[in-house]
Amino acid sequence: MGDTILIRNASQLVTLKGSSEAPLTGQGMSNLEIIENGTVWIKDGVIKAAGRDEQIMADYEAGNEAAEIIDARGRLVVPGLIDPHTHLIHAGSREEEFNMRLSGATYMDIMNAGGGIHATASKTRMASREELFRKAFANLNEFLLHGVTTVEAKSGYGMEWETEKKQLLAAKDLNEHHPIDIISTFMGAHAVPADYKERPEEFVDHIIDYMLPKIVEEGLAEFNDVFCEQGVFRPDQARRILEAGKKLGLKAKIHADEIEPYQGAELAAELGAITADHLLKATDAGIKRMAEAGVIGVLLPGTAFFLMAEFANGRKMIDSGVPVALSTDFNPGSSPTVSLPLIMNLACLKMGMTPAEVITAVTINAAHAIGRGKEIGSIEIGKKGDITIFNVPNYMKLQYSFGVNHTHTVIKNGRVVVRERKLVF
Ligand SMILES: N=CN[C@@H](CCC(=O)O)C(=O)O
Ligand SMILES: [Zn+2]
Repeated sequence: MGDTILIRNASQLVTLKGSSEAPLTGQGMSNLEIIENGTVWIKDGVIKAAGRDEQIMADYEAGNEAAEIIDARGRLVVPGLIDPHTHLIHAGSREEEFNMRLSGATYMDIMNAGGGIHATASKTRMASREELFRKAFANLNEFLLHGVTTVEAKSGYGMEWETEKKQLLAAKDLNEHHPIDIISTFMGAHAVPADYKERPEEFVDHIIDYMLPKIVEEGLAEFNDVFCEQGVFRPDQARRILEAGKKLGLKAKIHADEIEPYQGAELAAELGAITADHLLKATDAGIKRMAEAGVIGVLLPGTAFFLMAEFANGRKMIDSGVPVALSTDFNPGSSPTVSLPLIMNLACLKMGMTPAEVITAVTINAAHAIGRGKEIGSIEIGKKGDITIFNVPNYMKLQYSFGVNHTHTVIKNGRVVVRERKLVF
């Protein structure tokens, strides 16, 4: 054991070389760069070399240094998976709402009756920072066991300052104490809280005048997100909040066209948002505008599956030139899963994406969706030593053999954190 790791003789090593500058689009999403009998050399937490085993070993042996060898024969080696959209930090769960939905209630009916996001917010307001930390820590362990090494996490279960701050502080604690890197997003505009129900415009003002400046002053988040949806925040309100955030240096994300078409994709393009997420009901015009503006579409097929809704048209988006990323949307209401590999299967079977495009969507495009394209998402010299090894011989089998967790070994910042399916940090 030491500072040097060699992952040797992978049956397929997928590097995604050459994709750090900008997210991949169209045909580019299928350019994985696959090396057979591939080896990765990691030193001091960073990738030092990747290529065919004989070539890497010739360089390594010349240096005569000790290394931990990980045998990847018969296995698939990819960049550590990245989940660019989660509601990781929350209290409680909502299985009774699942039951109600199975009997015909809709997600929005439940939310409008004071349940849904409001129910999770009540519980999250009552939980301590430590309780939120402990629950999220356990969920992060599950993410890691599914091959995920970086997670974006949103606030949004407070919709008042103290709880929003508590969630974002818990995210900081997790970033320090858990091997997974956490990237934080402020989402005060997740729902209009009950005490502002009759005066939603005042809540928008409160976010703009009070919460956003404090988020920036206290360095609590990098991104700013709004749930733009009929009955939640209108496009003009979302625009005000996202523009105000941008002036303060917060990059814009938007929950767009999830339940109803609502000009969310168009708004994302107009604002130059880094991502527009969900997009189940995005219009053709909205998709076209996203492609022109280079907005990344973060697709969340777990949500369509769980809400029994029509899936986003991933195929059309890729064919139209939208860079696509994939995510779990992990949250207690619309997608209570940490399995990014399941999301990958759904993307193939329900959104018309190919296995190669899906690999791109959970690695380099997901990295760009959180502004980390230069640090993670591909196996290239100088990038973080974040690697996932799956117990399948090729990337197509990963997506074909569904409902099974094929994650075998995970390396984070050059340290083995999952070995033979067990946490070892
Ligand atoms: N749609 C808004 N937010 C989440 C769901 C949050 C919840 O139901 O708790 C989503 O992305 O699906
Ligand atoms: Zn979400």
